[in-house]
Amino acid sequence: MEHEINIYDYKYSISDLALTREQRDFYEVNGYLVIPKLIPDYLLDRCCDHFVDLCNGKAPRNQITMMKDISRMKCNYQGEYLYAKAQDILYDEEFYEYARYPKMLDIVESIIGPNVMAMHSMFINKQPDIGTNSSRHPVHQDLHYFPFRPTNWIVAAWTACGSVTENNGCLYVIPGSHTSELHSHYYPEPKDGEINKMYHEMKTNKNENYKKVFLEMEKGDTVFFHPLLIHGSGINKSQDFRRCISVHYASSDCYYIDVAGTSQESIQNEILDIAAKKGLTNIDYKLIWKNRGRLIRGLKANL
Ligand SMILES: O=C(O)CCC(=O)C(=O)O
Ligand SMILES: [Fe+2]
Repeated sequence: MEHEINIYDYKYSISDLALTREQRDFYEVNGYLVIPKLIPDYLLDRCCDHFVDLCNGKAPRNQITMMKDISRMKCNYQGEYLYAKAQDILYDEEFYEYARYPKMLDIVESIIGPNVMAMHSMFINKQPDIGTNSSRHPVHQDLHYFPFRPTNWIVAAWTACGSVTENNGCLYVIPGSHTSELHSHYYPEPKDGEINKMYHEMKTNKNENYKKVFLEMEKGDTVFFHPLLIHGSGINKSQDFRRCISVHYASSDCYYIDVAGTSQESIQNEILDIAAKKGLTNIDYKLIWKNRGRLIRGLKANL
């Protein structure tokens, strides 16, 4: 078969360690790649059970942040009917089994190289929407949240913990949008419904006709995607939880940037405000990221 891309022109991936030429070309062109059945069921079942235990105070939370759904917290829901997300899960030994899963890391290494830091991590429990649209995740680029570069040495892994469909709010992506720049992000208009904390929306030109691809996936299927890829997820119209686990990896050779004066300053300020409420005043933003990250493979360097 003819390959479209000359090997010297690969820009968004480092090697063919665990990717076929077709898979690598697909990632280069589209900015994402779905690998079916990458993570075994037993590991995902354990993560789901553990999330429910964390919700119900049956497992220690340590440095994990449990985030409530904005609409459900006004209606006295409890446990897994209340919590929409567990964030910063890398130092939890149950979730760490996912973050370090060797077959997944081989693919991560193919994209960002051998020195792999996990930087951002979450378990998402997208609950049935209660009529406020709060279960949606507005369209965005993940790089908005990250004060490190270069962009091409960062990749997300996102694994479905059960069937994800357009009906229960699977991810949608705009293929090829990883070649665009970082756009400005804001909180969506109140008329669009209630919005969870830190769910910023990318400012789009409404006339621009983006072609959304809905990534319907089965349990264990994993999508890898570039931090500039434009994506989001719709509301959960089903009666069940839509669950996933996700980690963003970056090469430890990435370096921190100063986001003051850029479109990323707003999210930095929001994160610093939260730290201040926990008693951490005058803390360096880089230090927050240094504490969240965990070396997974290879050598530690700048991050
Ligand atoms: O799982 C989802 O619904 C979207 C998650 C996402 O894009 C994010 O947390 O950045
Ligand atoms: Fe995202």
